[in-house]
Amino acid sequence: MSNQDSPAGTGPDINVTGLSYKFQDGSLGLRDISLELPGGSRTLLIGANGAGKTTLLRLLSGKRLAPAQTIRIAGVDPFSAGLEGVTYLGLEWVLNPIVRTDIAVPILLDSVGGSYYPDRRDELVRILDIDLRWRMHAVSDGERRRVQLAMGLIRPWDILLLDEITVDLDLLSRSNFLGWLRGETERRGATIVYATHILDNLVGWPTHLVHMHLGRVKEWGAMAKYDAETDSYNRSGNSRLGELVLKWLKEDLAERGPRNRLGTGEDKTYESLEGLGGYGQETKDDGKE
Ligand SMILES: Nc1ncnc2c1ncn2[C@@H]1O[C@H](COP(=O)(O)OP(=O)(O)OP(=O)(O)O)[C@@H](O)[C@H]1O
Repeated sequence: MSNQDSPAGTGPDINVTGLSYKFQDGSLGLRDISLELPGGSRTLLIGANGAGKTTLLRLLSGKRLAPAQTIRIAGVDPFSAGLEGVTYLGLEWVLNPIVRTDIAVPILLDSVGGSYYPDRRDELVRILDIDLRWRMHAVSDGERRRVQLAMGLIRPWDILLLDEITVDLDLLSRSNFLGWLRGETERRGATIVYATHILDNLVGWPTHLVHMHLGRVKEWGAMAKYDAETDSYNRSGNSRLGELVLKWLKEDLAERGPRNRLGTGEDKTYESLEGLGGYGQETKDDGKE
């Protein structure tokens, strides 16, 4: 699957139908999730810590086995097809120890295809303000993160699944980076799902919102659905998007109660899976790292 020259709106769509997932220890990861995210969309995945965002992204990326027929990316099951154009950037990738060794930036960028995609490499170096003379054992966390982002994004992708990894970026770098991502969706019709807690610079960026809570999608839709609601917020210095998300998280907390009540029988996370039909279950060997 390659979508490099597609105009916006014709990129791969993401379809999730009745997706449930159980971890190896028997606890419920995801429950009955359905979504339709069109090609060329930029989706923000919103939810409190532990809501299930990473679990969903890993299943979408094909790194975990989902039940048959529950996930379709451009009409194809990502786990069995091992899709070429899907890039997932999450914690495992960030923790790769190579980027802490005494190694030069150009070598790292070449090791991930930089010389095959020199235009993209040079563009990312410029957008992320990377100094090619840096040695990776002697850079700051944010500088290292910028090199890692460039490494992860050089190879053209049709779908980008981004699990919050921009935390170390300064405001300007993050703003430039988000602008570049928007360009990728507009120029090439690429599709992005971005799980984040940081809403700086994101006003006007998402085309869709997905709100997760306790392994479920509580609500989702195109931004137009939330326009009226976000228009009514503008107090307290938060963006209107920030106000909406804050409201969601407060409601979620009120609904769930404090975490130290978990396991008392009131906890919705451990609801019975009976009646769910088929659900994916984590096994020792269903993960692809
Ligand atoms: N391998 C696992 N086995 C059992 N439970 C797990 C496993 N991985 C995650 N969980 C639990 O599943 C829930 C969802 O985790 P997940 O990492 O998807 O949340 P998240 O929304 O990405 O959170 P955060 O915002 O903190 O990154 C959490 O309660 C977590 O403790």
